[in-house]
Amino acid sequence: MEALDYHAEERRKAEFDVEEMKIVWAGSRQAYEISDRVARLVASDPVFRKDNRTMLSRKDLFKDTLRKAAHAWKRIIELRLSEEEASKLRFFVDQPVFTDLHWGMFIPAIKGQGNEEQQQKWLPMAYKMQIIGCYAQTELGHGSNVQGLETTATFDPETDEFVIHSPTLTSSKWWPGGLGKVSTHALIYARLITDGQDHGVHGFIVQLRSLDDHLPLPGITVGDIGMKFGSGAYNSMDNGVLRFDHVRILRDQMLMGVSQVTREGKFMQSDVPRQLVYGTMVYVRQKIVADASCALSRAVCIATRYSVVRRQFGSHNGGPETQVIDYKTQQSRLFPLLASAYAFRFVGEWLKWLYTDVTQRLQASDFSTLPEVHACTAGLKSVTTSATADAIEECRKLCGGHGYLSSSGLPELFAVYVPACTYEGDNVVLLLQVARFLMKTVSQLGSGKKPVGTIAYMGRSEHLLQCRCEVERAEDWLKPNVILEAFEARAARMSVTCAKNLNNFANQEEGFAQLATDLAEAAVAHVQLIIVSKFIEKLQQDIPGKGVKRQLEILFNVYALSLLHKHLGDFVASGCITPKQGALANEQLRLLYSQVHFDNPSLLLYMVLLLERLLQSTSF
Ligand SMILES: CCCCCCCCCCCCCCC/C=C/C(=O)SCCNC(=O)CCNC(=O)[C@H](O)C(C)(C)COP(=O)(O)OP(=O)(O)OC[C@H]1O[C@@H](n2cnc3c(N)ncnc32)[C@H](O)[C@@H]1OP(=O)(O)O
Ligand SMILES: Cc1cc2nc3c(=O)[nH]c(=O)nc-3n(C[C@H](O)[C@H](O)[C@H](O)COP(=O)(O)OP(=O)(O)OC[C@H]3O[C@@H](n4cnc5c(N)ncnc54)[C@H](O)[C@@H]3O)c2cc1C
Repeated sequence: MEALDYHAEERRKAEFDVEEMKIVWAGSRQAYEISDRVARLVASDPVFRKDNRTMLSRKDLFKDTLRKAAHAWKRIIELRLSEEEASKLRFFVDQPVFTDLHWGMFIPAIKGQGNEEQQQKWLPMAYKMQIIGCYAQTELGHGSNVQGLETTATFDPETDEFVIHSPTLTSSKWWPGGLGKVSTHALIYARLITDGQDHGVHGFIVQLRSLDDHLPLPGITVGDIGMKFGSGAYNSMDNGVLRFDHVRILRDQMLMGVSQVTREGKFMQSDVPRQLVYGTMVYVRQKIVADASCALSRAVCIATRYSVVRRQFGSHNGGPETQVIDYKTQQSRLFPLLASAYAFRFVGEWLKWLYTDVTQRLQASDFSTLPEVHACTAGLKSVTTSATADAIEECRKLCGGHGYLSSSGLPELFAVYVPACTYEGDNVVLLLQVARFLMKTVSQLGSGKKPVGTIAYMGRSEHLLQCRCEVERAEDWLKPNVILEAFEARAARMSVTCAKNLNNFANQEEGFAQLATDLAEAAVAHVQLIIVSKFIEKLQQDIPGKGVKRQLEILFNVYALSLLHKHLGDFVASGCITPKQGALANEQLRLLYSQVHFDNPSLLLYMVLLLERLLQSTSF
C-alpha cells in the first residue's frame, strides 16, 4: 500500500479527533489557523522553493536568500500580515537569514535595554527596515565569557561621545549573523570605561555602513567569516567579523535602560540587576525551546514516513516483506522522539508564559523570578537543543541509506539545527548556570526561604531523599504521580549529593571546578523534571476532542519512561528506584510501543500528516 493510501486509510481509522489534535499541537485554534494559512502561502509560492538549496554555490545561495527575504518582506507588506503571521512566514521560509537577527535580537535588545527616548528614536526605523541590525556580542577570543569581552567604549567628556575600539585581535567581533554583508547597524557589547574606570559590559548602537552606498564607515573593518558546516545550511547567513579603529558615537547611543552615563561622564547603575544586559539572550533562549519541538517534529515526520513505507526482510511465501516500523528496535528509537516533540512543545508553551510573566514583573521592578527564569531558559535551551540535535541524527540513521540523501531533508535539517547547541550559550556552560542556581537553592534550605516555582520540590527534599517508589507492577508506572515523584527524587538527591560534596573543597569555586560534571548531570535531572512536570500539567488541562487526551497520555508515558530507562543509572544509584522497578518500567515501555504502533497507528501517522504541511512548505 502506498504511503498516501496508507495515510488516508489511517486517517479514516483514527482513534482520535485529528483536527483537535492539530490545535493541541499548535497551541490554540487561532495559532493553528495562522500556521496553516501561512504554510500554504509559502508552499504555493515558487520564490520560496528550497529543493535546490544544497546545490547552490555560497554566492548564489546568499543571493537566493536575499531574494527570499525581500520577497517575504514584500508579501508581509502586501498582505498586511500581523507580527505573528510575519514571524510564521519567516519561520516557514526556513532559511537562516539576517532578518532572524534583526527581528529576533536587534529589535528585542533595544526594547529590553533601551530607554523610552532610544526606543522612540530607533524602533520606527528598525520596524520599517530602514536600518538593519545585528547583535554583535561574541568576539574571536570570548563567547561564553561575556565579562571577558575586550571591545572598549570609552567616554570622552570633551565631545560627549563614546570611542568604540578593538584593542586586540581577539577583541574582533566574530560570528554575529547578518554582520558580514547586510547590516547597517550593530548592537555592540563593549566594556564601558569612564574616567579610567571599567564598568563592565554594556550595549551600544553603532552604525557600520552608509545608508547611501552601504560601504563601511570610517574606522570600521567588516566582512564575512566564510563557509560553515555543511553545504547549504547556515551558509545562507552572513556571519561576520568586525573591528573598530577609534570609532566615535554619541553618548545617547549607549543603551540606557539598565544603566546610564551622564553628560559629566558619571556612571549611574540604576536599581535593576546588571544581568538585564543579558536579557536578549534570555528572550531568544525561550524561543529556541519552542523551535526545538518544530525541528524535532520535522525529523520525526520524515523518519516515520520512511519507517511506515520501507519494507525489509520477513517475506513469507512471496508475501510482502516486513515494514521496518514493526521492528522493536525501530520503535524504541523512533517513538521516544515522537513523544519528545510533544514534550518540548508543551514545555515551550509554558516557558513562553514564564518569560511573559517576568517581563511584566520587570516593568514593576519585581526581580524576584529573574534567577528562576535564567535557570529555566538556560537549562531548557540546553537540554532541548542537545536532545533535538541527537534526535535528528537518530532519524537519519532510522532511514538507512536514504537518510543520507540530501533529498531526504535530514542532512540539511541537521546541518542547520546543530549550532543551536552552541549559539545563545554553549549547552554545557548553560547547564553550569543551572547548577549554580540549584546549589544556591540547596544552601538556603533550612534558612526559612521556601523554594518556589520549578524548584519547589527542593522544599520537600527531606521526604524525597528517603522515599521509595510505589511500583510493584509494570502498570504502576502509568501513574503520573509515581513518575513525578521518581523524577523529583532523582533531581533532589543528585543536587543534595553535589552540595554535600562541594563542602569537601576549600572553597566553592574549587569545588565547582572539580565537580563540574556531576553538577551538569544534576542540572539535566532538574531540567528533565521540569519537562515531565509540564507535560503532566498539560494533561491536567481540559483537552477537547475524542481520544486526544488518551493519545497524549500514551506519549507522556513514552517520554517519561524512555527518559527513565536512558538515565536508569541515576535513578538506581540515587536509590529512588530499585533495579527491579527499573525493569518493570522497561517492560511497560515495550507495551506502550505496541500501543503507539498497533492500537494507535493513526497517532504516529497523524504526526506525519500534521507536519507534512511543514515538509511541503520546506519542500526538501
Ligand atoms: C534570533 C532569532 C529569534 C527568533 C527565534 C526563532 C527560533 C530560534 C531560531 C534560532 C535563530 C538563532 C540565530 C543565532 C543567533 C545567535 C546569537 C548568539 O549566539 S548571541 C551570543 C550568545 N552568547 C551567550 O549566550 C553567552 C553565554 N554566557 C553568558 O550568558 C554569561 O557569560 C554567563 C551567564 C555564562 C556568565 O555570566 P557572568 O556575568 O559571568 O555571571 P556569573 O556566572 O558570574 O553569575 C552572576 C549572577 O548572574 C546571574 N545571571 C547570569 N546570567 C543571567 C541572566 N541571563 N539572567 C539573569 N541572571 C543571570 C547568575 O545566575 C548569577 O547569579 P547568582 O545569584 O550570583 O548566582
Ligand atoms: C551559527 C552561529 C551563529 C551565531 N550567531 C551569533 C550572533 O548573531 N551574535 C553573537 O554575538 N554570537 C553569535 N554566535 C556565537 C556564539 O554565541 C558563541 O559561539 C557561543 O557563545 C560559544 O562561544 P565560543 O564559540 O567563543 O566558545 P567558548 O566560549 O570559547 O567555549 C568553547 C568550548 O569550551 C567549553 N567551555 C567554555 N567555557 C566553559 C566552562 N566554564 N566550563 C566548561 N566548559 C567550558 C565548552 O565546551 C565550549 O563549547 C553564533 C555562533 C554560531 C555557531
